[in-house]
Amino acid sequence: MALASGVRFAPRALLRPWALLRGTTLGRTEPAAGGGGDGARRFGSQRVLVEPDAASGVAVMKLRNPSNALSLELLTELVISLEKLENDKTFRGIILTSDCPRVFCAGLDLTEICGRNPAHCAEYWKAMQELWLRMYLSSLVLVAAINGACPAGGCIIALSCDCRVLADNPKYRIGLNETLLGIIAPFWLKDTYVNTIGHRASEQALQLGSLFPPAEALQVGLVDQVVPEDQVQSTALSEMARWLAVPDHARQLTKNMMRKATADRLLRQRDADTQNFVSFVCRDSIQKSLQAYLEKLRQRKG
Ligand SMILES: CCCCCCCC/C=C/C=C/CC(=O)SCCNC(=O)CCNC(=O)[C@H](O)C(C)(C)COP(=O)(O)OP(=O)(O)OC[C@H]1O[C@@H](n2cnc3c(N)ncnc32)[C@H](O)[C@@H]1OP(=O)(O)O
Repeated sequence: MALASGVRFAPRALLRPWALLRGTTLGRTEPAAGGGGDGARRFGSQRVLVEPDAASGVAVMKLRNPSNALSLELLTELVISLEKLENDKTFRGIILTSDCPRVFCAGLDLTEICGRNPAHCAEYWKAMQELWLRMYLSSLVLVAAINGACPAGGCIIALSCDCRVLADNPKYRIGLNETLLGIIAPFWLKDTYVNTIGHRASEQALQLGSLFPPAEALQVGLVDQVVPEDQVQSTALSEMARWLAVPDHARQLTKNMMRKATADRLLRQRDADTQNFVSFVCRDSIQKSLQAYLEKLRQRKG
C-alpha cells in the first residue's frame, strides 16, 4: 500500500490493514439501496460505508463507528476506502458524512490512548497522522456534510476537507477543544486551523477550547454553509458540483500549492511529533485526566 508522500514509517496496522478487517465486508460490493444501475454498487467495511455513483464521479462515505470516535480500526478503514477511490479514475469527489445519529465524529478514540502502552499510542498516532496527510493532500474534492457534533479530532477531519456544510442544530458544535481536556493540539492541527480561520481567530479559539455553534462557526469561517438538517446532503452535493466544475488538473495543482507547506512540516517532523504525543499522553497526570474524562462521558450517558 502506498503511503502519503515521503513517508518514513509504516504503522503495523497500515502495513497489513486487512488483518484488522477480518470478518468485515471491506472490498465486498453490494447493490446500493434503490440502486442497481451503473455505478450503484456500494462497498465498505464495518465502520465505513461507501456509496459510489460512477455517473457523477462522486462517492458518499459514511462513518458508522460508535460515536464515530476515531479508533485505530476506523482510521485504517478510512485510509483504505480513500485509497480505493483515489485509485479509481472514475471518481473525482467524496462527500464525507456520518451514519450515527447526532454525531459527525467524536474525535480521537480516547480508549486508544488511555491505559495503553507507548507502542500502541505511537501506532495510533501514526495512523492519525496518515489519515490527515491523505485527506489534506487528496487529489479528490472532499466535502464534509456535518450532520452532528464535531469536536476536536472530528473538527480536524472536517478541516482537512475542501468544503464544510454544517446542519443548523445548536447541539452540533464544532471546534478544537483540546485545552479544555488539558491537552494541547499539535502544531499541524494548529496550522490547519490557522489556514482555515486565520491567526487571531485560531489563537483565541485554541486557547479557549471553543466549540462553535453553527451560526458562530459560519461567522468565523470554520464552515462554508449552515443549512437545515434535512438539506445537508443536497447542499453538499451542490457544493460538490461547484468544485467539480473546475478542471481537475488546475484545481489539484492549486490545492497542492496551498496545502503542501503545511503537510511537509509534519512530514519533516513526523517521528518527533509521534514521540511528543506518546510522552505527553503517557504521563501519569494525563492518563489520570483521560480516565476521569472517559468516566464522565460514560456516566453522562446513564
Ligand atoms: C508538548 C505537546 C505535545 C503534543 C501533545 C499532543 C496531545 C494530544 C493531542 C490530541 C488531540 C486530541 C483531539 C481529540 O480528538 S480528543 C477527543 C475529544 N472528543 C471529545 O471530547 C468528545 C467527547 N464526546 C462527547 O462529547 C459526546 O460523546 C458526543 C460526541 C457529543 C456525542 O454525544 P452523545 O450522542 O450523547 O453520545 P455519548 O456521550 O452518550 O457517547 C456514546 C459512547 O461513546 C463514548 N465516547 C464518546 N466520545 C468518545 C471518545 N472521543 N473516545 C472514546 N469514547 C467516546 C462514550 O463514552 C459512550 O460510550 P459507552 O456507550 O460505552 O458508554
